[in-house]
Amino acid sequence: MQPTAPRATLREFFPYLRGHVRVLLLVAVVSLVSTGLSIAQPLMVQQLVNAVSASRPATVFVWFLVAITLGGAVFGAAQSYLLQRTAESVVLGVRRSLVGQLLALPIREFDRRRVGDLMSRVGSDTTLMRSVITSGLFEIVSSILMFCAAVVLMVLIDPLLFGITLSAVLLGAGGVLFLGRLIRRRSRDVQDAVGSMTAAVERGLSGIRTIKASVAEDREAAVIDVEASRAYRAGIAMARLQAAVQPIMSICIQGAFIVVLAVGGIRVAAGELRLGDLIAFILYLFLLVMPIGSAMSAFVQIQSGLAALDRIQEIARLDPERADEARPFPATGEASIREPAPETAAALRDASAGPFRTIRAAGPPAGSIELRDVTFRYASDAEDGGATAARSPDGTASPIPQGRPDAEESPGEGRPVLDGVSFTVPAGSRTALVGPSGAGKSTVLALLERFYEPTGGSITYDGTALSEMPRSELRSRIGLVEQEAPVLSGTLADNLRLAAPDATDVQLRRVLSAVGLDALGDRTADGLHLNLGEDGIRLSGGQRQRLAWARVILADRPVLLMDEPTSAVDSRTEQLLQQTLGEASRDRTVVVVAHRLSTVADFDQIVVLDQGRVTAVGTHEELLEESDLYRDMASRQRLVAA
Ligand SMILES: Nc1ncnc2c1ncn2[C@@H]1O[C@H](COP(=O)(O)OP(=O)(O)OP(=O)(O)O)[C@@H](O)[C@H]1O
Repeated sequence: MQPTAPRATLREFFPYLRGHVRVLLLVAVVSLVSTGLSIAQPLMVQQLVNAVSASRPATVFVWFLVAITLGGAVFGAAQSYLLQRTAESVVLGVRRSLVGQLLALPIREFDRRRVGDLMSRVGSDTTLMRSVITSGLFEIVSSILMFCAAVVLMVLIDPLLFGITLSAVLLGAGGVLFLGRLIRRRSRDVQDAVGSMTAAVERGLSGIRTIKASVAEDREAAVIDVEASRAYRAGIAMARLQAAVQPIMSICIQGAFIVVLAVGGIRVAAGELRLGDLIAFILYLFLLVMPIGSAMSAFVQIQSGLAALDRIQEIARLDPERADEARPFPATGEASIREPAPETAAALRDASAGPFRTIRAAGPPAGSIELRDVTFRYASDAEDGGATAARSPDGTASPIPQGRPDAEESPGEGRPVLDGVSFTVPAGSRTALVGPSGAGKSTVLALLERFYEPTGGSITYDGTALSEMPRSELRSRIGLVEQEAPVLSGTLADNLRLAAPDATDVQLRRVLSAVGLDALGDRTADGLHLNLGEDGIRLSGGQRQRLAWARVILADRPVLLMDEPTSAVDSRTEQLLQQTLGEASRDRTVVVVAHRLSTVADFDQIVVLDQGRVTAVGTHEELLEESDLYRDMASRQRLVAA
């Protein structure tokens, strides 16, 4: 998919083995012993045959042979187990750091990449790396050892027969090395294709209701089929190459066998070679062939593993959000008032407090926000370097859309989503953002959370530029209720404790009651452990929204950002939530994106956004006087006479 991506080399693989050096050394010793025992076997046979031919006692050689065979088996098993265990630990390490990196990536990376493809990097690519260790690296090392020992002993037994063998091996190895480069390229194609297919399946399954409701199952299956066929074709191309590796080597080796047998037989008949020596030579030829076979398959495994490493490192090389964290956020007076010490926080969250923790320490409330001439534009695919452009087999763009589907409202190249936006949210105030769909309201909230950085202008929090605050610091001061009110798969308690991991069951039940969800916690014997299903599928739209409220209430942050937080609830619940919000805003800064103006008519100020610009700021009454757009919206909602 990205032919220009730097190609990983074996050397880049070694850092992953750090931390496993001891066990790998042990594996090396065990494989040395096991290789040594395999090499000693033909020698014993040679001694046995020559002793029997010369009518000498041979029993001791028989016992040695039995001991060598059993010892070889035991050491072989130990080597295999230790290797598998090490490989599993390496994969665990890679998966951990990959998952850590994925979660640390900036939101813009998720806008441009497909979740399914990222998932396949954590799953199947790391599994391919595993085989580099189990059947790759060590197979090659022990094969080389075995090969060298066999070569030395074959030269010692008969240099002429060895010369014949060597010519055949060199011929085969040349052919295989040539194929290796192609295998590496094809393997990358296979993994990219599997990534695209996983992304297509993920899209289909995550939107299964929409797809069924649109009677689009067949079309969606066809989309997945395009990707599956691409994976099939890439797999077949790879299989073709892999299939060619084995015959090339076998033709050369079989040729060597026949010639060695013929020439060796003639030399034994002529009395130039003993029978035991010819048998030992042939056994060594077997020992030579076996490692060549394993080295060839290890070579293929390593090529696939390196292609997987390419894909893993592509993600590892991205700049995580934390990488560009600035100096620690200065603890201003207000901020420290609003952010109590953990023990105070725990005390404040006890059962006697209201649903929102009441942090009303002396001093003014914190959380004033100021946007000054803020401009913002989402990165286009072209700026992303085409990372989103999935390719179908013929190289054309995949039918899977990569970004937001609402092309109709898309700002288009060059036009900013926010254009010179300036307004101030005083600490402890309630501010509403209103305006037509696509005006940029949610984008303002995304900038306040630092999901994206403004392309121009500045935003400050309590006088400190957001760009100078570590994101985690900033986010730990903000509670966000998102427009879609996402629910994570898992239990009710899991979802509630996301931002307040130490909250007790009593506190969970209290916030559920504050948002009118107490029935949910009591609905089944599972109570708070009620499983909400994949992406919270077992909740209604309104319940999802109330759960999002419950989450921010528990998190208890000085600033609340809410994106259409009551759009999915009935009027009774809306009243309850408004009451909760009223209580919350007594000592919090609240910014709410709203379509229904009635829900924000009593707010301290309302900012009217239109096509990325602030067209008016004022109270409901002021705006009815001053803003045509606001008056128009109000009259459409029957808040004033048309
Ligand atoms: N992640 C994104 N990538 C590219 N464009 C985006 C992205 N998110 C939003 N946009 C575009 O930015 C513009 C503003 O979107 P935003 O969601 O901020 O509007 P809004 O005022 O909140 O709309 P609504 O009221 O419908 O929620 C829209 O044209 C939208 O298509």
